[in-house]
Amino acid sequence: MQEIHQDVLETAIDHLAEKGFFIWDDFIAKDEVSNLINTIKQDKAAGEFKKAGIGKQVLHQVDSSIRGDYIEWVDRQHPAPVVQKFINKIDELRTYINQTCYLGLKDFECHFAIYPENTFYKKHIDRFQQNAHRVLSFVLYLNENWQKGDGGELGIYPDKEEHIVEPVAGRLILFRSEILHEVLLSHKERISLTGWMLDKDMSLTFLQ
Ligand SMILES: O=C(O)CCC(=O)C(=O)O
Ligand SMILES: [Fe+2]
Repeated sequence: MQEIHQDVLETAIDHLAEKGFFIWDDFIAKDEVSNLINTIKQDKAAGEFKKAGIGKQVLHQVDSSIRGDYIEWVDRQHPAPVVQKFINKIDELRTYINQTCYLGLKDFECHFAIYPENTFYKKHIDRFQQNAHRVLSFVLYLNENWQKGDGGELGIYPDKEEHIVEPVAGRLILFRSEILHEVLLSHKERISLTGWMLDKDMSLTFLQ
C-alpha cells in the first residue's frame, strides 16, 4: 500500500464486515477536493452532465420522482489528473479488500453527481437484477461549507437501524451495495463522486 494508511484500511474492513458500512473522513486531501470541484464545474459548463435514470440499457428511464441528480460517468480516460489520482486510490482499496475479504472485486465504475437544489434519491439498493455485479458502493462528498439545514444527507438503513451521514467535503462512505439507502431532500446544490466495486470485469460484459 502506498497512498492509504494500513490502520485505517484495517478499520474499514472491520466496519464493513460488522456493520456493512464505513465512513472515512478526509479520504482525499483538501486541494484534491478543490480540484475535483473545479473539474465538476468545468465539465458541467461543457455539457458533460446528463439527467440520471434508473435501470440499464433498454430498461433505462428518467424519473424525477425517484431521483433528481445529473451525472457524468468518469474513468481512466478522463483528462483531469485528480480524477486519475482518485481512481488509483480506489483501485488500491479494491486490491486490499480482495486480499483480506476475498470478495473477488474485479473492476469498478463511477460517476460525478450533481443534485440541484430541491432534489433527492428515494430509498433504493444499488445491487439488483440489472446491476447484479455491484458489491460495494462508495460515495465521495464534495460539499465545502456544508451546514446542518442544507439537507442532502445520506440515510442508510442496515438491519432497520438508521444512520444519517452528512455529505461533507472529503468524506467517503463505503457500504455493501445491497443495503437500503437514500439521499434526503437537498436544499442546496449537492455534489459527489459515486461508484461501485464490481465482481465482474466490465470490459468483458459482451460475454454476458
Ligand atoms: O450520493 C449519495 O449519498 C448516494 C447516491 C446513491 O445512492 C446512488 O447514486 O446510487
Ligand atoms: Fe444508491
